[in-house]
Amino acid sequence: EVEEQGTCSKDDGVDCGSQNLEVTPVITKLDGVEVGHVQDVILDGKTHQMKTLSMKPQVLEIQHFLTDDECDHVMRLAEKVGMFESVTNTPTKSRNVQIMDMNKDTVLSLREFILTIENSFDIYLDEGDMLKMYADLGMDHNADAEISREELYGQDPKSVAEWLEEYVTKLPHKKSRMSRQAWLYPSKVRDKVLDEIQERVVSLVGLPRILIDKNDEFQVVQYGPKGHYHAHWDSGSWAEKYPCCHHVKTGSGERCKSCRFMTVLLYLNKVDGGGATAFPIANNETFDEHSFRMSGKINLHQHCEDANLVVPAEKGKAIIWYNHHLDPTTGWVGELDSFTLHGGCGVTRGQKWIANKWILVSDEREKDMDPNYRPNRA
Ligand SMILES: O=C(O)CCC(=O)C(=O)O
Ligand SMILES: [Fe+2]
Repeated sequence: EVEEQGTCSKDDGVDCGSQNLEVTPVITKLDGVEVGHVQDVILDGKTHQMKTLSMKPQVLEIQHFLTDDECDHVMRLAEKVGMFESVTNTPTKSRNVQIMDMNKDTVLSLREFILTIENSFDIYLDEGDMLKMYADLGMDHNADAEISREELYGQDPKSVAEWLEEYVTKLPHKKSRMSRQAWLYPSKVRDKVLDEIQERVVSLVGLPRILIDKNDEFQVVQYGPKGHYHAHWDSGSWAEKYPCCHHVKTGSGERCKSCRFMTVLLYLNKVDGGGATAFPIANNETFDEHSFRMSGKINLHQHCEDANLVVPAEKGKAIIWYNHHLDPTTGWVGELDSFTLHGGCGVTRGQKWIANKWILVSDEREKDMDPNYRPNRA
């Protein structure tokens, strides 16, 4: 008789009968059971309660994960290393403008033009902004708030790009993200409090510490008034293009991408107004990216309250979610979970501080889960 071995779990549909279980590690998720479910988790000998906020995607919340002193300490550390303006992957100076005439009627409605600008320039305008652009550039000859083919091609394309650049310079909160940030590396900072927080994260997520140590950094983010981060995914398609790795080395011909299996979001202060975290499409039956973008709900200055799940920022609270599905046939990370689309709502009063902790996985699962791995501590 053969005894079953390994850390296989049926919870996520992993096939426990498959071969090579002893040598092929699998990755697991915490089980939120159902919305409203509360379970005890013991961290540093202290019992915390973990509450299930949502199941699609699974979002779990732990109040008082950090003490007020720890929050204050992390904010001070970040200020000490220096906060810099956050940037996104998409440049605001686009060369490739894709005209989004969704219904192919050769006329750009306000929404279609807004979408064209969002996709090509990473700038998020409302209808008032658009009408101002039409007026400033004299674009809309017959003043019907629509831009016909003739009106569009009568326009020097450079003039639109220049207008946009000037506009976001004056109004930076029109970009997809407005915040400042700093990276804190426990291995470099050598800070007792940061190390303790790191340990608590390791205990919370129940994954091998080596996986957390491979990307030990925290991203501390500060939003000022009107700061925000419109809806986005923290990770990308699993299958697309390059393999997943822990550190994307820029400039080294080697091509790989960051795959953020898990997000741990820590709220560091009390926000006086706004600043919740929104999951616009949580629990939706289906998701269609085009119609979502057309709806404008990506814009969390305008549509925070329309989101299906809104998590208020509360000092010391942690929320966690998994950006990827599990692949039941491989027992490893699977495709991106579209329903994790989320963002930071506009801050209307005061400041908002958070720390992001991402747990990355690579395609080399044996190395990811190797208990003998030791990180380099400089
Ligand atoms: O600020 C928030 O609540 C969300 C931040 C976020 O999604 C991110 O930094 O990736
Ligand atoms: Fe995010």
